[in-house]
Amino acid sequence: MTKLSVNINKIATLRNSRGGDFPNVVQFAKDVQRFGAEGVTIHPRPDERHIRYQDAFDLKSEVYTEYNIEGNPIKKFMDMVLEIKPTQVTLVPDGDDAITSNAGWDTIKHKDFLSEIITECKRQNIRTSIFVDPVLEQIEGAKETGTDRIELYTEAFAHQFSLGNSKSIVPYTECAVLAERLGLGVNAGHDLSLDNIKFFKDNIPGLLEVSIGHALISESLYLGIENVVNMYLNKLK
Ligand SMILES: CC(=O)[C@@H](O)[C@H](O)COP(=O)(O)O
Ligand SMILES: NCC(=O)COP(=O)(O)O
Repeated sequence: MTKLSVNINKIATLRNSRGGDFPNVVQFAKDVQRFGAEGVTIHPRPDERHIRYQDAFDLKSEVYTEYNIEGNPIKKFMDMVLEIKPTQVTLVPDGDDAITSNAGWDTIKHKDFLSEIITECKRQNIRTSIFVDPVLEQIEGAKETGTDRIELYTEAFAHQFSLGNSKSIVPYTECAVLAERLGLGVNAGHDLSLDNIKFFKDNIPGLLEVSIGHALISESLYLGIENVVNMYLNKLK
């Protein structure tokens, strides 16, 4: 059984675009859980361009499924995570100016740094996951850090799959098999969508959780727009 964690960053993007509080990210998190989502993911960035640190605190009491906070473990981020104590923290090596996450950790080069952060999180009973590219050596390196899980960075798969190259799944399957053998849980995310999620899940043994935001919110717009336009037309009759 693979859990669906809905990433609500884009709801905050929409809210921030008008400076008010609509749509309300806490209400949205409550709603997706009511609709069956098994987790809520946020990825606050240092510039707070979408999810703000305050949102992370506001969500704490309302996320009764799995609360997954992703981000680069800079001091401000770690202080927040250790205070909130979410179900899971996913460590992502983002540059401050990255438009979105664009690479996994080098778990070999950053082994000591990651091990320290992970030890601290585990002391507070926070499950840890490390964002990684689908490279066998990086999975072995992740194991050395003491992390509970890895999150496979799926952008390359999603892009190639959209071009018809289903063989792009191979390194992901191999990494998942290795992770399971090493006793690491496997999560995945980035650009997963209604088009590619079934194929991905069917080819990844032991896939525990996917976090999906950009496509899920975009698909919701497309799948909901007809209904909403008609509701307006009815009110304007
Ligand atoms: C780690 C990952 O792939 C996602 O968290 C993604 O980076 C979402 O972040 P943005 O919503 O800022 O693109
Ligand atoms: N960890 C991946 C995530 O939370 C959502 O990524 P995306 O679906 O917005 O690309």
